[in-house]
Amino acid sequence: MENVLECSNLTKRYGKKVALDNLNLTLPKGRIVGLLGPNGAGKTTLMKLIVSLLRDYRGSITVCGRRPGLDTKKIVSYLPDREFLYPWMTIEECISFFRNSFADFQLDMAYAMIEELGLDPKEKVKNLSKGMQERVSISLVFARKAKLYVLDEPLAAVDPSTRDKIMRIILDHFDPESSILLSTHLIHDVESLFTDIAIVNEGRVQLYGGIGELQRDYGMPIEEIFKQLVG
Ligand SMILES: Nc1ncnc2c1ncn2[C@@H]1O[C@H](COP(=O)(O)OP(=O)(O)OP(=O)(O)O)[C@@H](O)[C@H]1O
Repeated sequence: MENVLECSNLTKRYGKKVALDNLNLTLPKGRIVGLLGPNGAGKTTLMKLIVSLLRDYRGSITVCGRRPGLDTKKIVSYLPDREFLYPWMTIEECISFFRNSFADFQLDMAYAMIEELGLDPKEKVKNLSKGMQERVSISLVFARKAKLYVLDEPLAAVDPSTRDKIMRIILDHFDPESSILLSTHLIHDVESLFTDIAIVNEGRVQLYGGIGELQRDYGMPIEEIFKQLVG
């Protein structure tokens, strides 16, 4: 069975700084993986390489067997760690923009999520709070029927009840033919979403495993395992 993502001996340097150091990570389909790691561990760098925003690396990355590039942009849905909506657009203009940009975009699903998250499609992005913009971004990214969703800290700005709502939407709409890689520092709040955890530290995957398996092996919650490993 072809894996959704394979990173093998992946090394990325920024000048002399080694951000990723022979990192290995394999994601079969049907996984929702929490990418955890302290500040500067290399999470964003890894995600940017997967979505081909960064290109100069050693080792190999494949998404459904293909090297990141124009071809994989069609099957990877990416939410960056910064605002990525045009402020002058209304929500419905953002939806049209996504629809025109991605063949796999599901219009009905986007509108359903926008409604479920209590947003007015006629509202302009610049008039929305940070948490509201995050709701729009997540709706747009999940309205694509992608093979891999790469989400860089998507739940940082939303309030706890919206976070729960978004997590439910993700779980309800999750297609087991795809996988999700989601970075977060909110380990305790978000761990119920994950099937697996990857802990990155100093540019390597220090620990990877299924949630239940890790909790059983270590006999403690994921957040405690994380604290013990990364100090
Ligand atoms: N453009 C850049 N130029 C130079 N160094 C960089 C650049 N981007 C990241 N780095 C360095 O690479 C390392 C990994 O950074 P990265 O942003 O991938 O970490 P992260 O795990 O996403 O951190 P955080 O949790 O704080 O978002 C850090 O030491 C960082 O300083």
